[in-house]
Amino acid sequence: MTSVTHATSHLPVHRRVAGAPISWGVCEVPGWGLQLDPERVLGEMRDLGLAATEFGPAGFLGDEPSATAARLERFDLQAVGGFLPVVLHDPEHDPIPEVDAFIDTCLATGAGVVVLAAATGADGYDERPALDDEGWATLLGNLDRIGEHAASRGVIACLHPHVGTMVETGQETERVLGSSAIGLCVDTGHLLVGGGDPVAITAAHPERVVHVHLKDVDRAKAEQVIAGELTFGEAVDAGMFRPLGHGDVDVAAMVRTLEAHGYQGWYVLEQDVKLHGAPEGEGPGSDVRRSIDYLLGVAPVADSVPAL
Ligand SMILES: O=C1C[C@@H](O)[C@H](O)[C@@H](O)C1=O
Repeated sequence: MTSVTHATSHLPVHRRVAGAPISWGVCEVPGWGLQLDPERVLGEMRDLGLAATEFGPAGFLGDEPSATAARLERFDLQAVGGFLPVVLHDPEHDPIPEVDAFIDTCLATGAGVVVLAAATGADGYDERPALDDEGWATLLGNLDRIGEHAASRGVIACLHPHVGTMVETGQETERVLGSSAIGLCVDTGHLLVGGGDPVAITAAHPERVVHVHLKDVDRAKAEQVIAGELTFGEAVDAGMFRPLGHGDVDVAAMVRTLEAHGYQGWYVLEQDVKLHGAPEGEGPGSDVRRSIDYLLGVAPVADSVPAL
């Protein structure tokens, strides 16, 4: 794996906690739900004490990299980078131009992470086609090409296994790790809903984890998705993703494992939600507050992390 240093190197966990617009229902999927105004989302992130944020869907923070940078600066939020669904399995499609445009925004804002998802080419995450051997070979080759290209421009690219994309399950994640040098974004929620074990995958490959999305999960609802009884979108609507500490992911073990292995990247609080109308009261920020409180309560204090 190509090496690029994290901007967060040597900072304690509480300075590496970031937000993401999806926790406010802001999503790249057309028709997902009410999309809140960026001024509200960023203002609430700042008021919650978050250090940084991911960008959210294309255009959410502005169309020009310089406008995005200025907006984040106004809210005193560092830029983490963000989620980039891109088709990686099609031999006729070159993903580098999309990645390059994204890296331009990273460089303009001081962000360091390109979080790739292996898009199917269709909208949404409710179904996906099976990938044949040629598709896998193209996807793996593209991951290595993008990883090296991103490093040459000074940022880290990683793959986010995600429900409804070409890399969803624990087995598919292992295939990527075994056959490409790309870094991994462990998303505790998506790996679990994909049938994988996020803590076990992290413990088996700690050196590959360069970015982390933390969400908790109601396992019973995840099992309904795995059994085909609920689509991903229906399960999100039904509250499958929970604030940290209120579901079935062992978030404390996850953070302990990462810190013990010297993880220096961001912990992005990401609870996928949908809004079906203007939020009442505190709105989605209240769940983000619960996640922050839980995370800071379980994060090991810098000097007391046991060596594994
Ligand atoms: O990392 C992510 C980015 C989101 O916008 C995406 O929709 C969500 O599912 C996710 O986990």
